[in-house]
Amino acid sequence: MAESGFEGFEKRLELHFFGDDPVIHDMGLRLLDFDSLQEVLDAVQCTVVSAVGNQYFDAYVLSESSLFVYPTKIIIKTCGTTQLLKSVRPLINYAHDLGLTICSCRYTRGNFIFPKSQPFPHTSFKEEIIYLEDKLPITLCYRKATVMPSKMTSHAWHVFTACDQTQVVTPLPNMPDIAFTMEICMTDLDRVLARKFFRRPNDGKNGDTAGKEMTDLTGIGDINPGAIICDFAFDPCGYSMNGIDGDRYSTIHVTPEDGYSYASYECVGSVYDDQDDIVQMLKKVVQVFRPATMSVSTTCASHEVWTRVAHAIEPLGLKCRSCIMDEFPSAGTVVFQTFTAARRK
Ligand SMILES: C[S@+](CC[C@H](N)C(=O)[O-])C[C@H]1O[C@@H](n2cnc3c(N)ncnc32)[C@H](O)[C@@H]1O
Repeated sequence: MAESGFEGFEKRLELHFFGDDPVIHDMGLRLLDFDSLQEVLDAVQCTVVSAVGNQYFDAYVLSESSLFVYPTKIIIKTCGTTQLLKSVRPLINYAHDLGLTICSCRYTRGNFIFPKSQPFPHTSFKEEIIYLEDKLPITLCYRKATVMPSKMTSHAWHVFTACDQTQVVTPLPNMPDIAFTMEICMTDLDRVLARKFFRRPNDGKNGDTAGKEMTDLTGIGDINPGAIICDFAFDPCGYSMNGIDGDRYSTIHVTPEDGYSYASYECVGSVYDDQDDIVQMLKKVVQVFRPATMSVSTTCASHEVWTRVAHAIEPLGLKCRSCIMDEFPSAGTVVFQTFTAARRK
């Protein structure tokens, strides 16, 4: 393990808003101009490198991961030494100017590989929560912070949620649609596969064209062939992509350097999706990276999706080592599962 390198593990923030004006509600946060978004990203210390949008949302590839802007929801995921939580107050203020009020917040992350390199307020989970709680309005009074452990000290899932009275989830059997979020973190990637995320010196390409080539050559393009992909390859190595498919996003980020290699995959779906599609998607993700260790966090108001995860992954040589679940107001159930290559006992 290198003493210090690029921190692949992302910090992820999801904020939900509500507003009474139906016009604002249609476009909502998407009305934020680019300068305002960049001002938020300046506070976090990252920039936009590529963008794409459709009728439902806008997706930005950042110098450190991704940003998704829906009318009443924003998701920011950043890695490295970014200060993600510094975006909270400016986002709440900009949303307020558009007539939108925050109603829930979810912050998640794995274990940093290089925790000592993290700046304030990311120096510890305790520090993060103190900072975050101070930035949220008191209306978000249902709050919970937990570190979900695993059998590996290197993998734990940090979760904080906060919501107001209207968002407290009570899982109902007849809910019309139950969305889930799946966050996958992979370390110790197969070295041969990781090499595909290095660019050839003087390849004559820009980040977009080199990114497209990596999407095709690695099999990432086959994970969801129906998605529009916005991809970017860093120089000399590293890769990020956002996929947009109707109102759903997926995103992949790769740090391929030996010693601290890392890749993440995240997607959203519905518990009513074809269960076999979820299984096939998980299999393809594993085959692109063949990691030695992997964690899968599933957040959902119902308990169903996580049961497919081990079924999909174990036949590919990754054995489930731990599975833990916890309930969070507004988010529902978070299930955190870890896997390691079966050869590593
Ligand atoms: C931003 S990308 C993907 C981010 C993702 N969260 C991850 O690390 O898995 C990070 C990879 O790109 C490389 N990289 C090269 N130039 C970079 C830059 N200007 N900003 C951020 N990362 C860069 C890093 O060394 C690392 O391998």
